[in-house]
Amino acid sequence: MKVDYVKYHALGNDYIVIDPNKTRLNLTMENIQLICHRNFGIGSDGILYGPILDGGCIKLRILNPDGSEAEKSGNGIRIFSSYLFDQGYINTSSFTLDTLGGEVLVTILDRKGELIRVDMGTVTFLSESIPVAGLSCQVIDEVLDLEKGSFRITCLSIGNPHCVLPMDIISEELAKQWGPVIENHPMFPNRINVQFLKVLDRNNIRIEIWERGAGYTLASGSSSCAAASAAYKLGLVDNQVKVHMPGGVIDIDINTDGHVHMTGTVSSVASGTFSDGMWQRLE
Ligand SMILES: N[C@H](CCC[C@H](N)C(=O)O)C(=O)O
Repeated sequence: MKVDYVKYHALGNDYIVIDPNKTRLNLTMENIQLICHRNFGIGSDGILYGPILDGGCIKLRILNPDGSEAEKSGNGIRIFSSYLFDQGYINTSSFTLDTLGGEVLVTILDRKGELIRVDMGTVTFLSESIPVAGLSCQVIDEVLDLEKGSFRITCLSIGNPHCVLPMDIISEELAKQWGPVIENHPMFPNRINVQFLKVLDRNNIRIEIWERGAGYTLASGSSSCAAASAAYKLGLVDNQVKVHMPGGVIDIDINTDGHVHMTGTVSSVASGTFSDGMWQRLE
């Protein structure tokens, strides 16, 4: 049977893998939105398009459900690595992937390709690198004044941009109320991913996530890296942190060289083909 796509999830953050070596699809904004739509399409938190084999490099493109392209996705990288393993594209347990947000080093830790560790690179708090508009500064424990509320924020990039808000009480409702306001705030020229952070102890944090271009999600790998890195920068946690999310737990460890390592699971869901009618709607 011809396979047009393969669906996976990582702690409930689900992605559809479309392989250009097997499926010819115009990656237009409309097609991405249709495929990701939970009623009119397959439904997912995004599309992973690859492997784009360029010389010795394996490139991956990461598309959000709104059609925007992300520089990096932690869960997406783990899922894509599991796909490469499942499809026999790789014959080693460690390999590098090229994303818009830089190169990452992947290590498959188990025989089924379902437990994966990624060196996600280093983070920067520098405003112009995130980006955050205004005078050049390290965006650490700053005040964000909104029309109906004021928050303390720490912003960073790990390839994609993140705004972390340490709070005593966090909830799905809080993320859904303030996430979109902060995501689209004019101080973030490229928009931003938002994490509401509750520190449980020096080795455990909990986050609620509002993703740029995707909305509320049950888990996020880059958000886990960002929230743990912000908490570590603020002196609230040690360098090994379990990040608890509605979909599950990701292990983060921040090396002395500043590299952030993320370890988490991946689950395959299904593979499938688009109907003739769907192909007609996909321009
Ligand atoms: N929406 C994110 C990309 C996906 C991040 C998340 N799913 C992860 O696992 O890191 C962005 O626009 O930067």
